[in-house]
Amino acid sequence: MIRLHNVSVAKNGKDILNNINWEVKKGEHWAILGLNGSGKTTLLNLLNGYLHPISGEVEVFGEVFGNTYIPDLRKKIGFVSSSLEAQFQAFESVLGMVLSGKFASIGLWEEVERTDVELAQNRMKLLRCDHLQDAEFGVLSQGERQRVLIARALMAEPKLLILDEPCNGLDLIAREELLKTIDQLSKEKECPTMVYVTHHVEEILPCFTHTLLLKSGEAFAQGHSVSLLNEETLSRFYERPVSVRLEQNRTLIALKDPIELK
Ligand SMILES: Nc1ncnc2c1ncn2[C@@H]1O[C@H](COP(=O)(O)OP(=O)(O)OP(=O)(O)O)[C@@H](O)[C@H]1O
Repeated sequence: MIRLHNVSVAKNGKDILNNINWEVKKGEHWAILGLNGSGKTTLLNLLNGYLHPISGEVEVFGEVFGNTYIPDLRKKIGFVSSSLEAQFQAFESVLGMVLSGKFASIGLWEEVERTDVELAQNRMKLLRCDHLQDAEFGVLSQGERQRVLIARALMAEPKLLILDEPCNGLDLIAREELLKTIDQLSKEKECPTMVYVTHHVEEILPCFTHTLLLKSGEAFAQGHSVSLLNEETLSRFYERPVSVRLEQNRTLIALKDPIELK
């Protein structure tokens, strides 16, 4: 699904990603865990073809960037990020928003068929937001918006679904409800390969079979989440001792010592 080979990115004289090697195979779902400024957004922009590496090779769905027509490839990538929310019209209906995902348009300008509406309703049901179909997008809570945006991304039947910090701004219950919905989505037969980007270890659900730890623009560690998210690796990752415990098959961490302000 994705292959990055020795990929480096620099902007305005700053090295942002250094020599990244990363491969996502069909049937895997990945979490990308990184601190602020570690290069997560830059990595996503590479996958969407909005950025180009200064060296190395980016391959998505077997197509090597540089030899492929990126707009066609982008149609097969569902991208959900709160950074995109500002583009949408607050007064647009949820149903219209979800339907427009089929055409990757902002606003619904195309003729829709009954089968499109049925697919949209099916997607909204999957994301547990079908009761909101007549509401205006602008009045929704943050948790509801994320559900609608994921349902919208699924309208184009993408092969890859990128979820960029979907739990940002959610309270504990809204976060757990969204995570549970994502977990259920992962069990659907037609679920695309998911890449879930986060700052928080506890959001890495068991369905995210693999994790990439991104640190200062480098792939610090990667592999099966179960073996990777241990005390030793995470203490090195955060450069301070952390304690790790498992709860409901999810990794919870805490700093062992009080933080020292620099
Ligand atoms: N165009 C640019 N010119 C110079 N530096 C940049 C540019 N874009 C990003 N950076 C720097 O590269 C680093 C990585 O940025 P990026 O936005 O990819 O990190 P991130 O992991 O997504 O951060 P956050 O979690 O805070 O959103 C940051 O230090 C950022 O300041």
